[in-house]
Amino acid sequence: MTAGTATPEQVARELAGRAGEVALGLDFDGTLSPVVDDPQAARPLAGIVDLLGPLADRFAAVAIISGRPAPYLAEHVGAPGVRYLGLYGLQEVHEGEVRVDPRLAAARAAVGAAAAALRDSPAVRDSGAWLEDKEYSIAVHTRRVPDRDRWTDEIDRTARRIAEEHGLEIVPGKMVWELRPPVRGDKGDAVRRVVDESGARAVVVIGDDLGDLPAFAAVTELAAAGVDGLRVAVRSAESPPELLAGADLVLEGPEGVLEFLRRLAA
Ligand SMILES: O=P(O)(O)OC[C@H]1O[C@H](O[C@H]2O[C@H](CO)[C@@H](O)[C@H](O)[C@H]2O)[C@H](O)[C@@H](O)[C@@H]1O
Repeated sequence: MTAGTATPEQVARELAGRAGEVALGLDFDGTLSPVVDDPQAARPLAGIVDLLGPLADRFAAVAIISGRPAPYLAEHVGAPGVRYLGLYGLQEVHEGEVRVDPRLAAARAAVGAAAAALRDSPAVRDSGAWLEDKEYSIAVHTRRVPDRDRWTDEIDRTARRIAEEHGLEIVPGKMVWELRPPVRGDKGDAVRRVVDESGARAVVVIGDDLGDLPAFAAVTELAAAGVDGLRVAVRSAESPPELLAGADLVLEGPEGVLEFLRRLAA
C-alpha cells in the first residue's frame, strides 16, 4: 500500500475495498481529539466516535493506541469492538477489565516518589506546571504555564534529574515530559501485537506526535515481513518535523482524520 501522490480520498477508497484485512491503529490526543489547554478536557472530535464502531465491524481491527491510560480512552471513546491500548500499549481495557503490564505495576513506588519530588520542586511548584497522575507514570505539562519561555529549560532539567534519581525514563511530547518506568514497550510493540492478534495483512497507523514514531517504525518493519503499511501523520502547528518526514500521507488536524475515517466507513 503506497500513498505516493494519491489523495486521502483515493487512499481511503482503496483501504475500504479491502477492509477485512486491514488493521487501524489510531492515536488519541491530536489525532482523534483536538489539542486543548487542559489535558483532562480532551475529548474526541464530534462525529468520530460514531464512526469507530462500524469501522471495527468491517476492518480486521481498530485499536486506539495512546500514551493515555487505557481507562481514559475506554471512558471517553467507548465505541464497541474497538481495542483500547493505553500507556503506549502497556495497559489495555478488555471487556471492562483493566490489564496492565506487571513490570509497570512493580515500579509504582518509584513513580509515586518521583511525583512527590516533582510536586516539591521549585520548577513545578512556582511555574504553574500541571502534573498528570497516570498511576504508572507521571507527566509534567507546561501548556498552561503563564511564562513558558522562562520555565521550559528548568522544567526539562528538573524532570530529567528526578527521572534519573528514581530510575525512570523520560518520554517527551507536546509541552509534556512523562516520567515512566524504563519498561520495554512502545506504540510499535502495540502495533505489532494488534496486527499479529487480528491476522491483518495490512496496517494503517495515524498519529501526530513523537510517541507515534515507533508505530511508524513498526509499519516499516512489518512491510519487510509482507504486511502492507501506511504511516499517516496528522499535521498541526506543533507537528514534529521527523513525523511529517516519515509519513506516507498527511492529514490536516483531527478534522482531516474525521474526513478520512468517514471515507473508510463509506
Ligand atoms: O498518545 P496520545 O494519545 O497522543 O497521548 C499523548 C499525550 O497526550 C496528552 O497530552 C497532550 O494533549 C493534551 C490535550 O490536548 C495537551 O494539553 C498536552 O499539551 C499534550 O501533550 C495527555 O495528557 C498525555 O497523558 C498523553 O501521553
